[in-house]
Amino acid sequence: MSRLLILGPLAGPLGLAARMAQGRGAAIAQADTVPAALAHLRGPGADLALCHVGHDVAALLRGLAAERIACPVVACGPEEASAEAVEAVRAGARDFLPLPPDADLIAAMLEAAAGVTEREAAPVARDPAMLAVLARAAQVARAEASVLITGESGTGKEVLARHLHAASRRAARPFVALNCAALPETLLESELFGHEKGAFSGAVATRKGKFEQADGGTLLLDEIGEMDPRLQAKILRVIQEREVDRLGGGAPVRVDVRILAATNRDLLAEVRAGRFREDLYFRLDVVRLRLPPLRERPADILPLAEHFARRYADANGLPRRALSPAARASLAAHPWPGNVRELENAVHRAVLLAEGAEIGPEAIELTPAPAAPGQVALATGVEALVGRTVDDVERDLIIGTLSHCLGNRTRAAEILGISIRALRNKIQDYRASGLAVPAAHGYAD
Ligand SMILES: Nc1ncnc2c1ncn2[C@@H]1O[C@H](COP(=O)(O)OP(=O)(O)OP(=O)(O)O)[C@@H](O)[C@H]1O
Repeated sequence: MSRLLILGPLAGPLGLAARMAQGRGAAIAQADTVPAALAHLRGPGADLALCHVGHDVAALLRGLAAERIACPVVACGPEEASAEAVEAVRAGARDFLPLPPDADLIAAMLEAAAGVTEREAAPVARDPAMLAVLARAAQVARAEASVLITGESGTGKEVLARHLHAASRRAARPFVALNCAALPETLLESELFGHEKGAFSGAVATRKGKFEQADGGTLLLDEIGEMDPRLQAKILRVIQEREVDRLGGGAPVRVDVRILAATNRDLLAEVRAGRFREDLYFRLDVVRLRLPPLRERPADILPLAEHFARRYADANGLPRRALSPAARASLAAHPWPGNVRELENAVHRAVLLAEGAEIGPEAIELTPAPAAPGQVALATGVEALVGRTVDDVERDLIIGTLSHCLGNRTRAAEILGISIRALRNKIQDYRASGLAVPAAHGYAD
């Protein structure tokens, strides 16, 4: 369930937005002032804040940045308030939602913020390889043990984590997810452990971290392999002692949290290479669930495609249509690599493009299977690169990929095939040499 904080009056169009979000499974909290909103984000926390432009959106964003609270903010207001909308986005709001609200936009906003499109939807599975994973998940869901979920990017690790929580004894308590690769180290530390008033210059009040927010529930540490060794040590302490030390001292706070960790790396290899603490590895790897890439579970292709066809018909306000036999045949025959998102995008496009009563093969655009490395270089015209240094080409590629991903480092690193840490170091070098690098969500590194 995603947690939405609304800053503004619930009477009128904002109330309607709240009800729509609730209808999509979001838990709603409301605040009337910027200080009240900040107090909520310090305490229970939220996955997304929706702030009416009648309030000082910039002040809210400044407060969040100063207090190192990484909560995305979407501004909202009447359609005519375009000047306020531009101002809010300039100040760092992620987006502007015109009021009265549109159900599809609310759905898209929640999906972008928390990756949730449906109420605790169970993973789609028909292939024996995936059914075996779900059977094992069912066995361990009600236990308290940590679970390490491994699998290539986009194989459904977060979907499985939400499913484990929903099937656990903690289901009525919060599920909190944090992507350890998406934030710079200091921000990640504040996010995880919270801080006491005065811990740093912007820390005007005590703030609860994700461990405290997830108390009684489940905390998913996504992309744990990217975590800095110093923070790994702090996580280990929380697991061992069952208490959190907020930044800036004070007494430790007891927490009762089940930890799920996800990674697309070979964590044991990271341990051997000295980049991941062995003791933490063994604490997390009590139970391991490995998600097979899509190429290893062909029988899931069509059930997943049908699931996405329904999902994107609903999300776009279109009638649900069946995939025609020829469309099904072309999807089933395609050599999908591993990432379920590729199939999801192809079906999403098909839902938008199809014109008939069924979704036909003409609406399905499949990208050809990746070429062998030599072929790729030839196709991009390697001659055009001759005469330039490797550093130059690398820099252009990295910056170009970052702007393509709107500054999203996780996605950019994924596309570039390098670790987030390596990407961050490159970005720091480029910035130090005076280059403008696309920023992520308005936070500086
Ligand atoms: N079994 C499944 N059933 C339904 N949807 C799925 C399933 N597996 C993946 N998806 C969808 O595919 C997308 C990727 O899934 P998810 O975010 O869980 O993957 P991930 O392994 O956590 O990705 P990343 O490595 O990028 O963090 C999501 O939109 C999700 O809804």
